[in-house]
Amino acid sequence: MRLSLAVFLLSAYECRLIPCVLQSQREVTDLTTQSAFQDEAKRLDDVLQHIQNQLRAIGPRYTGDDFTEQMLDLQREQRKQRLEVAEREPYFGRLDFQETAQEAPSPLYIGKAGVAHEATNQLLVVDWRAPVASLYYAFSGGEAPVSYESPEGEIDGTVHLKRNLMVRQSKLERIVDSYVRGQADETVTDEFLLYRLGESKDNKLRDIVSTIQQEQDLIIRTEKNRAVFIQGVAGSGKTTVALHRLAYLLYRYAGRIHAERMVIFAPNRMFLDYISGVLPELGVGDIVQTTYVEWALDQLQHTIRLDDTVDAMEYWFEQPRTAEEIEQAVPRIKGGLAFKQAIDLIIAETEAALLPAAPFEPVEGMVLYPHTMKEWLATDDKEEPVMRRRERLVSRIKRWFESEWKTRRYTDSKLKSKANAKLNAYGKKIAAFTAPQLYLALLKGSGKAQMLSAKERAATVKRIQSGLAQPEDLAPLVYIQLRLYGLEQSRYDHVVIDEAQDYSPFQLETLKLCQRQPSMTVLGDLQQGIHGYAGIHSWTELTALFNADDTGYYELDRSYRSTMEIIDFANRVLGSMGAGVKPAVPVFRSGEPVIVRSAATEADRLQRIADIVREWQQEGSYKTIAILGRTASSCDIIAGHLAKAGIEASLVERRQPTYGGGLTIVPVYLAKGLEFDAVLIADADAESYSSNDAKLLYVGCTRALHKLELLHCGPLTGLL
Ligand SMILES: Nc1ncnc2c1ncn2[C@@H]1O[C@H](COP(=O)(O)OP(=O)(O)OP(=O)(O)O)[C@@H](O)[C@H]1O
Repeated sequence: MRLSLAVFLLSAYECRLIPCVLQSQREVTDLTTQSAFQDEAKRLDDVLQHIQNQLRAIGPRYTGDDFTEQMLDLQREQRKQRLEVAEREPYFGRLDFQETAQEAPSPLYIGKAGVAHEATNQLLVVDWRAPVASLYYAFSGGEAPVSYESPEGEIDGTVHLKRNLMVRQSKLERIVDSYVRGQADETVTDEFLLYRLGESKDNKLRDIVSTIQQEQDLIIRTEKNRAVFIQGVAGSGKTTVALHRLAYLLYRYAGRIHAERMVIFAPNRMFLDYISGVLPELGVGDIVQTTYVEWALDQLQHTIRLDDTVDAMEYWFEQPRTAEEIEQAVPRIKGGLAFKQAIDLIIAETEAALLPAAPFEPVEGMVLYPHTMKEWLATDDKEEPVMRRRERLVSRIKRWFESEWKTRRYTDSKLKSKANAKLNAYGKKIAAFTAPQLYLALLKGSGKAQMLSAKERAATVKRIQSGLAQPEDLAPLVYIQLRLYGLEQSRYDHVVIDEAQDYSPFQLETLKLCQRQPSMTVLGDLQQGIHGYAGIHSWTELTALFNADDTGYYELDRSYRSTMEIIDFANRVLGSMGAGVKPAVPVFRSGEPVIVRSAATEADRLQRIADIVREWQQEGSYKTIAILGRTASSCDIIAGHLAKAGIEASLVERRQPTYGGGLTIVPVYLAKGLEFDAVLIADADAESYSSNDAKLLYVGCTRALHKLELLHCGPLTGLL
């Protein structure tokens, strides 16, 4: 159904669609375009031949013990994987570009991986990340000269043709010319993008190399040593762009940055599973993928466990919470920079107290005075973590003692063991702390931790003493750990933070400490900031942590996920938030109207949910369907009813590691970041979505790609 819709839209655009093998397309009338298709099919066969030759030449895997051979084998294996991706879809685009000094345009075929002719080394396919490929994405039509930055400097020229080629399983399925020089329509048209967006989605996010948009490409190709912030409306491609940026950086800075020193922070394991297909498809492996909680517990070497007894999500989402409660929430305080300053102060005090006041005198007359130790500390690297400096001081005292002992030629073994005991006792006076110990000292002290209520401080002390922490305690603990002991592993080359509106400034500070210079992609949407009790309320809370010169800020307003009807509807929900909100701009992809239905009773509501789902399943074109409930308990009720009605559905729960697609029942707050072909918001009543819940309802509505319905029992939410 959606295919024919796409075709209809294409004709409405007077597109230069070149029909080919798809059954549903109209008869071929234009002989020129037909011959262009045949030429492309012939060239494709040719390129495939080269790829297959190269694959055959790779030979079997090395199984011996020789290290150099093993390394070479690894490289061959990586090349083989790239060629296998190229074999399925060697390229997706063609750009005919004429450099100013050239007499005629040359066609450039752009694909996921570069392929060269095995004998002549001539490029058959240009990697999408190559500088020249930026022209393909940036070109927006017209006859004016264009240019791109190459390693040799700026290259300019003119574009003669921009063509999309859809190759599936090594077969050319269609070609669409989005620009032909000299034709009446000078602008680049979006037919191919619309076709791709109209497709159904399964349970995994996909790569978008063939349809990256200009504003997205600009972000992907931003230079490495910057903290890039992206505020993007729901469905604007933030997650996708960040993943493509990783692939770009690895290509652009090959040899200088490494996948295993890049890290992606996502909100939960299920989300990581959902995005797990994109990087391998882009030929990228080994990037660390984690959540902040998992990462923090690792940094603390699992000396602390997460407190499971209180579920923040349930606390904040099962009951309506006021704006005041959210503003004054404990996670906001513990995640704030004022709290970090309180910790900085106690670390400075610890550092100042490192030096004991009394001299060290292991044997009468053999004295090490504090002023000498002070000089040692002064020449030490101030950037070194405090406890590392302490360790060095203790070792230096030991070395001083051994050397003095030798110089004085003492031989009395009894004297030596007494002196050793004194040495140990002296070393203990130079206090060593673990991160939890120092955190406890802060909470129990009379200093700045007073910004927390006495009750909260007491509760935190009790928890930490039993080896437990809540998520909001992790940034303070990790920060102390890093300041005291430093980072155990190598520093990160690049950090990606998805759903960054849910991060506190303090969390970002801890991640900054894991890099030599900031190289980050930080993405999120304040309009989806449903965890306002912990996250930021304005981007400046995070951007202020970086030098303005090292920071980039981008806004993405176009939403690619949903149909125009869904976006318009979701924008109405946003509108209820009052001034200052930025509506999403839909791509011109029309679909079915959004439907709001009412149920007379609770039993009727449950019955209708089952009926709607059955109808959608029978329709057959939706691979993924979600029923979104306001709370986990409301989802339980729906799941129970569907099970009785014989409808198979999976219920998504907190900490679920995977997302399997099909029919899913999800609490709306856990659906953030995911998307589904069809979405039913199962309880759009005034009680479930109060005036404070606009962001939550916006998140729910914007999960839908093609179909959105809302059902309510009792008065409809005022947000609509
Ligand atoms: N240039 C593009 N071409 C094709 N599809 C695109 C493009 N950009 C984004 N999309 C699609 O739009 C959808 C939304 O992308 P993504 O999940 O990355 O957006 P997001 O901004 O992170 O969304 P949200 O904030 O709502 O989680 C995905 O299906 C993605 O494939």
